[in-house]
Amino acid sequence: MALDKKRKRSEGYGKRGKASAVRSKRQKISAMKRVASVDSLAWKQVEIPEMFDDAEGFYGLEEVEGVDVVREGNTVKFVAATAESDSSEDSEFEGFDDAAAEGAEPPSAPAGPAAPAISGKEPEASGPSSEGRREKGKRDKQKVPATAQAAKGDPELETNVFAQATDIAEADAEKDDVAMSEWVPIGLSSQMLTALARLKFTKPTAIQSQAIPHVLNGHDLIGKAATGSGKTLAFGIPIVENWLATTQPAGDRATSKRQPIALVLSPTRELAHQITDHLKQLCAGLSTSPYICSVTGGLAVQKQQRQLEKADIVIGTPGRMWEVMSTSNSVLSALRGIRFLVVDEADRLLQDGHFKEAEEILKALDRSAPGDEKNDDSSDNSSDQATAPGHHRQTLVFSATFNKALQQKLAGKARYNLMGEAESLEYLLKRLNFREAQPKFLDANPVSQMAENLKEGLIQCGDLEKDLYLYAVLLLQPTRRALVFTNSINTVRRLTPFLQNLNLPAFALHSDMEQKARLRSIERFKADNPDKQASSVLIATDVAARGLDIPSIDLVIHYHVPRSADDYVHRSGRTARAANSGVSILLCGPKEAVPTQRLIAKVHAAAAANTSRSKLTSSGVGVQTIDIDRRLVSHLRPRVVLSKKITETTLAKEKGAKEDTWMKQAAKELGVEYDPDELEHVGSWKGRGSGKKQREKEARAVTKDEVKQWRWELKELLSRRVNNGVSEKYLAGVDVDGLLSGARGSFLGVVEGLGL
Ligand SMILES: Nc1ncnc2c1ncn2[C@@H]1O[C@H](COP(=O)(O)OP(=O)(O)OP(=O)(O)O)[C@@H](O)[C@H]1O
Repeated sequence: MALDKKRKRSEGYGKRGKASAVRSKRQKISAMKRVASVDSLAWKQVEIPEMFDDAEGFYGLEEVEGVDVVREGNTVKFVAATAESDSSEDSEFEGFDDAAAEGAEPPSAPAGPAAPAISGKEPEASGPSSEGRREKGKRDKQKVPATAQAAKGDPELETNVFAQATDIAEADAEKDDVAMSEWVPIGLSSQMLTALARLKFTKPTAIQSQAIPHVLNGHDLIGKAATGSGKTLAFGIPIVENWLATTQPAGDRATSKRQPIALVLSPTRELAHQITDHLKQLCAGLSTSPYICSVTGGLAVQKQQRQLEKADIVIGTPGRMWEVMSTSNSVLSALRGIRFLVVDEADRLLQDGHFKEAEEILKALDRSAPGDEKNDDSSDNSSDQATAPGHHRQTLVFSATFNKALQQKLAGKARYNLMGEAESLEYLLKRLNFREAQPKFLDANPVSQMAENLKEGLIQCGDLEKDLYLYAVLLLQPTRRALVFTNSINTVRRLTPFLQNLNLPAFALHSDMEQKARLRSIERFKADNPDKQASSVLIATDVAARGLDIPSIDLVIHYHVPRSADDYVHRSGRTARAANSGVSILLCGPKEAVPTQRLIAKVHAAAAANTSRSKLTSSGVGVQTIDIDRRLVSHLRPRVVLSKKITETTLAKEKGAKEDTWMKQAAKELGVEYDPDELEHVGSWKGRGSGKKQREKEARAVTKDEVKQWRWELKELLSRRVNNGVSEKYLAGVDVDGLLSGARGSFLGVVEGLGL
C-alpha cells in the first residue's frame, strides 16, 4: 500500500517532467549513479497543507528528494547520484523524463557509480505461462529495482544505501562498458545485472538461461548440465533475486530477527566453501547483500553457530549441518522457514556416506515444531501439495550426472519401491518433498556430459610404470596447474613426496587430512608460482572430483581409472571449465583395460550414436590413445627410480617410527616390556600383504647416508637436460655436458609433447 502511494507520487512527478533538464543532469551525474532498493530511499512524510487535511488518499503519502525515476520496459528505476556528485545538481529536483519513461530513448545506466553501463533490450513479450507471468508480475511489484540518489548531507541515506558504495565504485570505475543484452530475456533486476556485469559475465550459460526463469517463477527443478557450465549461479541468481525482492533495507534488518531464505547442501567441504565464495562474489556488486555463510565440518562449530544466527543464505555439508541443527532449536526453527532447498551434486549427496544426515535434515525441515504454524499453512490450499509440510519451499536439485534410475525417481516417473537396497535412497528422494508432483527435469547437455573444450587422451602403460608415465606427462604437457586423481589415500600420500622429490610443487588433498591442511593445500595449489617453469600439481582422491572450480587447471590425470563413468565425468570436469579448454588423460594399466573401455563407451554413448564410424578414435568416440615416445620415457626412468626409493624409504621410516611410539606407549600402559625384535617375529606371516611388509622392513633398514646419497644423485640428474635421442656421435668435439646441463624438465632434441 505504502509502495503504491510512493508510485502515485512518482508518476505525478513524471507528468510534470522536464525532460531536457533531466537529460542534461543525467549526463553530468551518470558516473555517480547507484542502485538501491526502493525501501532504502529516504522517504519523508509529505506535509499536507491544512486545506487538504481531509483529502482522501493523502494519508501516509511519502516523498523523496533528489531522485529521478525512469522506466525500462515494465521496470521502474529510481536514478540518482551519490554524495560526491555535483551539489548544484543534487540540490534541486526538477522532475522526470517522460521520454525515457515511455521508452522513447534508452535509459541511462541503471547501475552505481561508474558501474559498467548495461545495455539491454526490452524483455520479449512471449514469456512464461500465464501463471508464470502472474507470479513474475508479483515479483516485479516486490522488486522494483531502484537506483537511489544520496541526497547530499542526508546521513540516513548514506549509511543505508551506500554502505559498500565506495568499494564498489572504486572497482567499477576501472570497468569498460559491458553489454548485458543477452541476460535481458531472463528478467533480472537491474541490481543483479549490475552485479553480473561487474563479474564480466556478459551472457547466461545454457543452464542459467533455462533454469533461472523457471526458478524465479516459483517452480521446483532438477537441473543437469555439463561440468563447469555455471550451475552454481543457475540456483544462486534466483535465490539472491528473491532475497533482494523481499528484504527490508539494511537499517531495519539490523534490528529485526534474521531468518535464512535458502539452504544449499553440498557433498564436500571444499565445494561448500567455494559456493559460498562464488555467491559472495556475485553479491559484492549489490548495494546491499545477503549474509552468506558456510557450515562445514573441520572448523569451529561455535563460530558457525553465531554466523548462522544472522545468515540469509546457508551453504553446508550434511554432517555439520545436522550437528548444528540437532543441537539448536532456534537454528532448526529458523531453517524451517527457508524458501529454497538446494541439493548440489545431488547424485553424490543422496547416495554416498552423507545419507543418514541428509535424511535427518530433510525430516527435521519438514517436521512441524509445536505451535509452528508456518509449516502447517492451511491458508493456501490450492493443491494437495500445497498443504504438505514444506510446501512453502522450492527444491532445486543439480548435478552434471544423474544415473538413469535416479533421474527417473527424481522426476517421479518410477514408482517408489520401498524394498531392499534402494529403499533408503528412494525414501530420501521422497523426503525431498518437492512442491510439485512432477518437478521439471532440465537437461542442458543431453548429448554429451563432457565439457565442450575438453580433449581426452589415454596412455597405456604397465601397472608398475604409472609413476614414470605420470612424471613424463607432467613434463611433456605444458600446464599451469595439473590435478592428479587416485583411488586411494595411500597413493596420494606416496605420490605427493614422489613428485616433490622431482622438484614439482605437489600438494595433497584427501579426506583423512585435517580441514585446515585441506584448505591450505588448495590455497597453495591456487597460488601463483614464482617459478613460472613449474606448474603446480594437486594429488587428490575423489574428494576433489565434485564441483571444485579452480582457475587454470589445464590438465587432469587419472592415475587410477575411476570407479564409475560418473566419477570420470566429474574428475575430468575440473578442467575445461566455462569457456576454457583442457586435457584429461587416463593412465591405463593392463588390468584396467576392460573397465576403461566400458567407461569410455558409457560416457560417450550418446555422442557415439551421433558419430559416423570414420570419426571414431582408436579408443572410441572422444578419447584419443596417446603414443608417448617410449625412448624419451626411458630417459626419465633413472630420476623416477631414485625418487621412488627416497619416497618409500622415508614413508616406511615415518610409519615405523609411529608404530614404534604407539607400541612403546601401549606396552607402558600394560606394564610389559617392549622388544621390537621379538614383535617383528610375532608379526611375520606369509599371507597377503606380506611382500609389502617385507619391503617396508627393508626400507626401514636403509641408512640415512644412503638416502643422502640418493638425494644427491637425484639432484644431479635433475640439474641436467634429458637427452632426447640426440646422438652423441654427432656431438663429437662439442661440450656435451654443457649441452645437457639445464633446468629440470628441459630436453635436448625435439620433443613432440603429447600431440593432443
Ligand atoms: N554466465 C557466465 N559467464 C561466464 N562465466 C560464468 C558464468 N556463470 C558461471 N561462470 C563461471 O563458470 C565457472 C564454472 O561455474 P560452476 O562452478 O557454477 O560450474 P558447475 O556447472 O557447477 O560445475 P560442476 O558440475 O563441476 O560443479 C565458474 O568459474 C563461474 O565463475
